[in-house]
Amino acid sequence: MLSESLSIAVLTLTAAILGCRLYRNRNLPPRPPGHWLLGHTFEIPSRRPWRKFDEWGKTNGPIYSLAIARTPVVILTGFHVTHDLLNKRLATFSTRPPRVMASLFVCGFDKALTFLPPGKHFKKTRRYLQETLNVRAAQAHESMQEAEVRAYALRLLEGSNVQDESRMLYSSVLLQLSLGYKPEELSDPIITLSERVAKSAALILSPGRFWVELLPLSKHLPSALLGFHVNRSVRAFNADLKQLIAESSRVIRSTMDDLQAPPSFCSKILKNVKSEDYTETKALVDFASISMYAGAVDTTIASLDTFLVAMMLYPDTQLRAQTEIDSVLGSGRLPTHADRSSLPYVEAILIEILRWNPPIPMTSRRLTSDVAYGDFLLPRGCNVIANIWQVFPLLSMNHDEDVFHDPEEFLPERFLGPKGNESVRRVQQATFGFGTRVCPGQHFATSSLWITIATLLTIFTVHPVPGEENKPVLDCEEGALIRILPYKCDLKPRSQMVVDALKRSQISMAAR
Ligand code: HEM
Repeated sequence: MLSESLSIAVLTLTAAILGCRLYRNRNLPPRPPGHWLLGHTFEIPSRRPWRKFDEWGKTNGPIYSLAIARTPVVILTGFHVTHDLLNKRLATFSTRPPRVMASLFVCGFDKALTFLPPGKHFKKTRRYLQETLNVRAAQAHESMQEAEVRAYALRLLEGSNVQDESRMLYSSVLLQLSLGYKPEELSDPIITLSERVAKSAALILSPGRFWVELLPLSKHLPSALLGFHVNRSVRAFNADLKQLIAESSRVIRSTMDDLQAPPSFCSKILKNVKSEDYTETKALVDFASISMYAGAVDTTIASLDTFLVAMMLYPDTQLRAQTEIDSVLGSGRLPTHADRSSLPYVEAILIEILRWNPPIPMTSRRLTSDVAYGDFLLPRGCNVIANIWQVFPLLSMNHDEDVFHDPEEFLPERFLGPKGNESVRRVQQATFGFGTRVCPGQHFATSSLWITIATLLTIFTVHPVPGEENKPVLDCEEGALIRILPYKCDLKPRSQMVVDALKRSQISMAAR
């Protein structure tokens, strides 16, 4: 504890001295009042920091700065300024802030795409993902998604816990995509390890979780000075990561040996690689599939949870969607991806979920050169945080009142008017991130979510569970990702005809 405090004191002083250099003669965006030495370092809450960023944005404008250990951090809360900078100035806005915790991993967590700086490995990993996840390639996975969603609906019909089953659904979909592996239960070792590693990545990305992130120089300290909490976390993360890579390698080897196994993201790349490139490519592929799991599962689950809570809070919206579905499918048929363009209201619900509660509420960059923007000069080396989530309407990105009236309300209708298509594009542009780092899984995510939502609305009506204590509320855990806190819902089958259709579809799938 003493060594940790000493390290913090010495490094804060060094950062303060170095930080002063960054401030001198710079025309930074406006700054809310903060401590004379520590600036806003200890004012950013670890729980829902985006709300605090939003509060500061209300008084300081769509671009403002904070001082974290005297180093400037620029916060972007408006859509236009974020678009101008992150989507248009790619050379300067593509690097993420370095993560000390990621670089302390012996088996190289910093090779995971989320932490990789632009360069050869970054380009190669993004290309691999693009080849599997682009709009056309994502269509190849639609029948797997449909089969998994129907199996999920059947488990819900049997009364299984919704939140556990949603995790099982999207873990299974993702592991089939990346490794060609179909887990049988939630306690599967690859799911357990992937969950732990994804949680570690989210912790590392959460501002204020580890003191070493505030002081980048700390990565040069001997481990004895890093303190018990940091050392214990690094040891635990390392052990999980090594074990996950070993387990995944075993699965990849066995699917590559099995000529009947369908090709997966990993096996397709590794089958075609030259032997001299195998070791480097294998490492990239391992970390790409870990990045996919970390990027995909919690985000998609958060959106599905948001949908279920929204349906309880807005029963008229649910009824309107079911009326649309019944008019297109008739009774006794389950939806497939081919029905997507015939169900505009269901599509509008999907987009509204992504706007109302974006699963990744903020993203960050490190500036690689000075940037002039209007009257401001953003200095090289400073961090930039784009606040995707906003609660106050005036300056907002996803809750922008210019485009989105009543931003706090769940109103899919906003996407059906004359400005509908433009609004859809705006939501996708903000919710899935920006520029070279835009989410590579967005088409896969929206097609997984669409088929889940359409199938659930066809088979069930989502009701709140009676009792004041079960009142539906959308609340989330602290961290860089949204994780919806446990809630209760009652899924009532809509008719015996759709239940029979679901059971029949399972029998015919089992017979294939
Ligand atoms: C509703 C679901 C999803 C949402 C809202 C979402 C959103 C995002 C956002 C905001 C980013 C950061 C972009 C930036 O920094 O500008 C991101 C990155 C990423 N996402 Fe997604 N995502 C979702 C699903 C997925 C899926 C299904 C996959 C993979 C199959 C995926 C893989 C990734 C990866 C690998 C990155 C890191 C990209 C990089 O750093 O270059 N995501 N996502």
